[in-house]
Amino acid sequence: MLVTGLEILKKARAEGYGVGAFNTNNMEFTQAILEAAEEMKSPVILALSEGAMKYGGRALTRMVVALAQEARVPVAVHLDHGSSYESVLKALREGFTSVMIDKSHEDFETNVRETKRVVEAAHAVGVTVEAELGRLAGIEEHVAVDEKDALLTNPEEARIFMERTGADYLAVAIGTSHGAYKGKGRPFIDHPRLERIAALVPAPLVLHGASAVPQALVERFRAAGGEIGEASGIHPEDIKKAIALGIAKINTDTDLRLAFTALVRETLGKNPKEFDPRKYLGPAREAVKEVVKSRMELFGSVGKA
Ligand SMILES: O=C(COP(=O)(O)O)NO
Ligand code: NA
Ligand SMILES: [Zn+2]
Repeated sequence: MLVTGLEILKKARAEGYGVGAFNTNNMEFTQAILEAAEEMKSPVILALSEGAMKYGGRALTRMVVALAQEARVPVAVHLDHGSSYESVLKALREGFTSVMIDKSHEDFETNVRETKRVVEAAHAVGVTVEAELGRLAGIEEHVAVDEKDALLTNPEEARIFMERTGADYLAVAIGTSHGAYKGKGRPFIDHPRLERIAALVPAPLVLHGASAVPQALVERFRAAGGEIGEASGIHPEDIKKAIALGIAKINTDTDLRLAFTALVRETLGKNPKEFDPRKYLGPAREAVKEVVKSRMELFGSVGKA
């Protein structure tokens, strides 16, 4: 059933488990994520970025909202990294039940003002809001932030920010970054900082840039002809520790993209004569589903629907 992000995340933080927010751009990813959620009896968040909205348009948003309504587990449909008030309004109009307004690259007062404005509009139509304070060290959807300028979330500022904006959940910067290159070796996660934030912010906390980028998947991608450098992601133990400290929503996009693309390359490589899209998109869909199921097991959301 279609529910708000807060309905899913409030329970998750209260009961100490995490819920995956998985990005989708098409039918296959959407099916894979929802099938995994139903099989695992897990709540789930379907996340669409502005790029996904542009790429898929109404075909994507109508499909996602309709399938979420029919799903046998709680599903929120979420705008990932909304960059403007207008973008949020479009998502609200499409029936989304959760929206992120990401003004983390702006100064504090601008972030507060813009977030507050979105909260008023979203709450007026029963939709809950994710905001972000602090900057991920990496390439955000619309801001390239150089590692050294990365500003991790200040706990006291976070408390004030949430009180002034009324946002429902908060994306924090504690060392993660988007994409496949999250830092050398095992990326640094500032768990003590997260603990201080969680003590001051009772709202569910969100971890962006949470993909594991597992070496086995990177190898499979390379073996199928993919090219990728020294890739590394967030260690499973660091995810579990973050959940125990208050992270309730965990954003996963890169792992799904790697799995899907590795399988498409692999299937096409093995069958040069094949030109039925179902024959190479189907196995790729299954690979995404397996990644989603394993993430749900790691997050502890299995059986929580
Ligand atoms: O934060 C993410 C995804 O992060 P990854 O690149 O680590 O999957 N989306 O908003
Ligand atoms: Na988000
Ligand atoms: Zn993100």
